[in-house]
Amino acid sequence: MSASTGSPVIELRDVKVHHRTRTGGLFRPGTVKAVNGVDFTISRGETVGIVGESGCGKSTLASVLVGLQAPTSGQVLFHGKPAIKRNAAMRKEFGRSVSVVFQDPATALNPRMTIQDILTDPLQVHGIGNAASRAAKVRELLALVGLPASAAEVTPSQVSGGQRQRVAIARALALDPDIIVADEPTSALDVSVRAQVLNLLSDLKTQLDLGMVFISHDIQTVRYVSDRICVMYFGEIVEEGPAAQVFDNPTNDYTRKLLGAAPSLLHT
Ligand SMILES: Nc1ncnc2c1ncn2[C@@H]1O[C@H](COP(=O)(O)OP(=O)(O)OP(=O)(O)O)[C@@H](O)[C@H]1O
Repeated sequence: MSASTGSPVIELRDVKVHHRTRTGGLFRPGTVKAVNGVDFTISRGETVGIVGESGCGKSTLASVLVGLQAPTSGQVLFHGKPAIKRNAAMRKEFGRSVSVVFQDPATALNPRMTIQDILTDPLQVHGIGNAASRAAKVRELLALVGLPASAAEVTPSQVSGGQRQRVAIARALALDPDIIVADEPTSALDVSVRAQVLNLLSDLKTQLDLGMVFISHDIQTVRYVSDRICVMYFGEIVEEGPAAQVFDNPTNDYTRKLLGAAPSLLHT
């Protein structure tokens, strides 16, 4: 696996996402610190794993990284410039550069659209190419994720769960992104196809020199694909380092607990 090569595509500085709630105590509102002071970078050519238990803030961090959620405080930099003030052109470039693969392809893909239309949609939205070049791009994307060209003609419900996630990955690649944020991309899949989808993501990262943020509650899965690992606990990154170092010589008690509790690879 390669180490980080270039300058960060996205950088988070002291990012906080706090939510006001009604459950802080008797008649008093409280605050949920979903993300609480996180520094983070992701560059092309590296896979950074984010691991932690349910509720530690992984998905909130993912939504900040892909621009779906603005932080309560802190900075999000895109190629070194504040993303928070981005204009329409920068917003479009951010949307092209950073894409996301969600946990459950059954809900992430429109069941009424053909796979051809699902993969063409981002190209149309971004005004890329004509009908012929888009059709060629769809064939290229399907080949990249190991699906036959004939898959273009069917809907997501007509293929298996693993194949659906391949379609979601193909859609995420449609605009030739720099970064893919994959939020629990194998958790909803049958155990028998998880390793295949993980290997696909790993191969694509190398082949396309992508940056990948890989989010999971399962430290074994994260280790399998990551160059660098960030361990999250109650909204904070409590340990960060090269995957082998975090795995073999964890310095944080919580990391040790996660490793101690980790069941066999890919079976959670
Ligand atoms: N809109 C919101 N309002 C209030 N609390 C929220 C909101 N969104 C998230 N939270 C809380 O923030 C914390 C972090 O949630 P988040 O979904 O980011 O965690 P997670 O690690 O991704 O968990 P999971 O793996 O279960 O999805 C949780 O305690 C969650 O209940």
